Amino acid sequence: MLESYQLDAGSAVSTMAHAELQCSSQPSISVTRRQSILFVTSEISDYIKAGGLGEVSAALPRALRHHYDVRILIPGYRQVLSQIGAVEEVARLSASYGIPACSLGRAMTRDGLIVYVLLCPELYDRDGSPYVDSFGVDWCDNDIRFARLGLAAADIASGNGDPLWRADLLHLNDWPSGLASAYLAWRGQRIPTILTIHNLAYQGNFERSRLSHLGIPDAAFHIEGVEFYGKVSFLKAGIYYSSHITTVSSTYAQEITRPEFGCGLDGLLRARAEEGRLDGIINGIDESWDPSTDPYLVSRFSAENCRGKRANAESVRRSFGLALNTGPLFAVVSRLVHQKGVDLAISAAETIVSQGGQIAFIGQGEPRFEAELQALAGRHPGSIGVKIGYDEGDARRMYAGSDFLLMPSRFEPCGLSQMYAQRFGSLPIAHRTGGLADTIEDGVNGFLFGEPSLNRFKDAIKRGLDTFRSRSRLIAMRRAAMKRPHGWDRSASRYQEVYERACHAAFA
Ligand SMILES: Nc1ncnc2c1ncn2[C@@H]1O[C@H](COP(=O)(O)OP(=O)(O)O[C@H]2O[C@H](CO)[C@@H](O)[C@H](O)[C@H]2O)[C@@H](O)[C@H]1O
Repeated sequence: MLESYQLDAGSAVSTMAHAELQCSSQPSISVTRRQSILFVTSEISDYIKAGGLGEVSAALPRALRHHYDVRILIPGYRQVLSQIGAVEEVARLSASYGIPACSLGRAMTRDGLIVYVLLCPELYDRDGSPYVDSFGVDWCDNDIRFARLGLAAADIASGNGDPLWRADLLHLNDWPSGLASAYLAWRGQRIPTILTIHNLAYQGNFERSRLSHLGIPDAAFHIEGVEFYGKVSFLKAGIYYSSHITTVSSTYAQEITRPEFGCGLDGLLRARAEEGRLDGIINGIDESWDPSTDPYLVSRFSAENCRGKRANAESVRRSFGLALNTGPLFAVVSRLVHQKGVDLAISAAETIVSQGGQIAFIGQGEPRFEAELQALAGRHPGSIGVKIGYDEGDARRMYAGSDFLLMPSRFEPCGLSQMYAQRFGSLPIAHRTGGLADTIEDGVNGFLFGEPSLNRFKDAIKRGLDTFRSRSRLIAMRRAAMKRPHGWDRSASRYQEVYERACHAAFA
């Protein structure tokens, strides 16, 4: 039976009343407090980021913190510990099966968000990204590294972490935290858990022989459990055992229930959708994405006065070795992987150049794409510029200076780049899929094409080039893109609704 904290409407915190979740399994008490959410993530852009998850992990808890006591849990990677400042050890978490013991540290971001850090040097004190070594190869102990994360989340939620705090609800993100809800279920603990899928294609699948090391009961190695085509799947565990699933756009929430986009999990996701336990909530972008204040820009501008775009375009041309002209400038800011349709952008490049356009590419990822891009730039000096690597300042100036952003992703759960581009007055040319379909209005604030083929992509590019030649139309579309609401407020309210529903379901 659900027993909730009683709300004291006259208390000093009554402004938070609307955020009170009916989800505590503890007895009624008369003290009003904000409900506590543990946001479990494998990256946060304050300290370490491999992609869009890092940005959402930094922004969403901040959008929710006015309503909840939100805290983050993250592995203590080398890059985190070198930047986070003072860490107070608050608990010792014991070893379990093949998962080593570790300490739980408590630290704070500069703006006061509490971050729990897993102090386990044998798992996290290394160079490289959260998931791969410096050669791009998966860490061979990723199963244990992220089982450690999931188990710690379950411990904190059940009151065995920080003695002064426990979580009323866990918000998990992607496969690295997927086991947390499973560990709770196997212990018989009914704590509401939300799993947000940022990308269904990354699933964390490991050999069956790892079961005992991960503390997974044999009985759970079943289609109704963690088993996925003969392997242990962390993502499937998260989907199967969590109270509620969200993903990062409405269109992607529908797409992943179909075999073409479901990555083998569409059956389970279809069942969750039919039970009313799968929702799509579009990401927002944070307030730093403002062309009138962004310190990375060479010149700042606004929807009302876009003249400053030109200086940013010049800066991009110089920095990418492009000829200084006034033709259309296209940008690609992307992880260089098949998902993002990099091959389509490479194939369309000559068409753009033949029409007087230029392209600046920045990205890193699969070596074959890196090599193809460098070869492409070599064939078109002055027209195509490529930087292999990751650079926040370059990316921001590219959004600010370009006229168009190419985003021919084959699938795109949400996509952040198209929203950054719109905010900075660059019109996205994108495949009508996932969050791209939900954030771009064709012919109004960007261009969409219906299938990820070169011909359809080239048609959309042609429409962009036609618009570029009609100054008034270009300016109107640019303005519409810049004014499109991109903030986190609406999405944060949707997460609040989902938290409420998950709590009711968990204790029904
Ligand atoms: N070389 C480079 N230099 C500088 N910046 C670079 C860069 N390469 C990429 N970026 C930046 O990295 C971010 C990528 O974010 P995305 O959301 O587009 O993709 P990602 O596929 O990683 O995220 C997954 O999770 C997010 C979050 O939910 C979903 O939006 C998305 O669809 C899903 O695939 C953007 O902010 C972009 O500007």
